[in-house]
Amino acid sequence: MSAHPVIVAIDGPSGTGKSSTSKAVAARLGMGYLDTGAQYRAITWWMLSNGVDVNDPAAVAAVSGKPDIVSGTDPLAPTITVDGTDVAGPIRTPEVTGAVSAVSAVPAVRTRITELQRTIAADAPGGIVVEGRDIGTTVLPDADVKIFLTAAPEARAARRSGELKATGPGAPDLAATREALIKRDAADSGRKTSPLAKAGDATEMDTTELTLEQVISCVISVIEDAERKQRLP
Ligand SMILES: Nc1ncnc2c1ncn2[C@@H]1O[C@H](COP(=O)(O)OP(=O)(O)O)[C@@H](O)[C@H]1O
Ligand SMILES: Nc1ccn([C@H]2C[C@H](O)[C@@H](COP(=O)(O)OP(=O)(O)O)O2)c(=O)n1
Repeated sequence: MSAHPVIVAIDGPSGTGKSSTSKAVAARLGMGYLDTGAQYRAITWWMLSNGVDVNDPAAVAAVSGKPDIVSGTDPLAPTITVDGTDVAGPIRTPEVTGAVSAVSAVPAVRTRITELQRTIAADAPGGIVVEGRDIGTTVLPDADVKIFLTAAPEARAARRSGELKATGPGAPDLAATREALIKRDAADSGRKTSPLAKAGDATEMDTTELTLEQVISCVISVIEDAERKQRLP
C-alpha cells in the first residue's frame, strides 16, 4: 500500500499515445483516468455552439465560467458532459479540433479548467492517471509519477490518420492530418500560458518504435518503482 493515492501525470504532443496508454494503465492498476484534452474540447464545443468568436480571447474569457463541464473518470467508460449533455462524439469533430488550441490558450479558460482538474485528482480515492499537455508542469506539479511521451511526426500522423479513416469516407488524407497535427502542436507549445512542455523531473519515452503494449508496460514499471520508493522508510 502506498502512503497516499498515486497521482500519475502523462503529457506529450498529439498522437504520442497518451489517451490509449493512460486508459489502459489506469484500468490495470484500478485507478481513475482523466482526459484533460476532452475538457478543453468540451469548452471549445460550447463556445462554437453558442456563437462565441473563438478567435477573440476577450469574448472567450468573458463567458469561460458559463458551461458546466463534468468528466467521468472510469477508465473503462470515460464520459464528458456539458450542462448535462453527452458531448463525447461532438468534441471530436474537425471544427472543434481546429478551434481548441485558440480557446485553450485563453488564460481564463485555463484557470477554470485547471481548477476542475485539481479537484478531480484530489478526490480520486484509488489514485488517478491524468493526461494532457501541462499536467506535470502546472496542473499537478507534485504528481508522484510524471511521464512525457514523444514520437516522430510521421508516426503520430499515421496513427491519427488511421483513427480518422475508421470514421468513414471524407476523412482527411495523411498529408493533411500531418500538417494539422504539426500546426496544433506548434500552437500548444508556443502559447504564453502553461504551454505543452516536459517537466524537468518527467521520464521521457519515445514511442515511435514501441507497440502500445510496450508503452503500457513501461509506464506501469515506472509507477511500481515509484510506489516501492514511497514505501521505503
Ligand atoms: N505505441 C503505439 N504504436 C502504435 N499505435 C499507437 C501507439 N500508441 C497509440 N497508438 C494509436 O495511435 C492513435 C492515437 O493514440 P492516442 O492514445 O489517442 O494519442 P494521444 O492521446 O497522445 O493523442 C490511437 O489509434 C492509438 O491506438
Ligand atoms: N492539458 C491540456 C490538454 C489539452 N490541451 C489542449 C491542446 C490540445 O490541442 C487540445 C486537445 O487535446 P487532446 O488531448 O484531445 O488532443 P489529441 O487530439 O488527442 O492530440 O486541448 C491543453 O491545452 N492542455
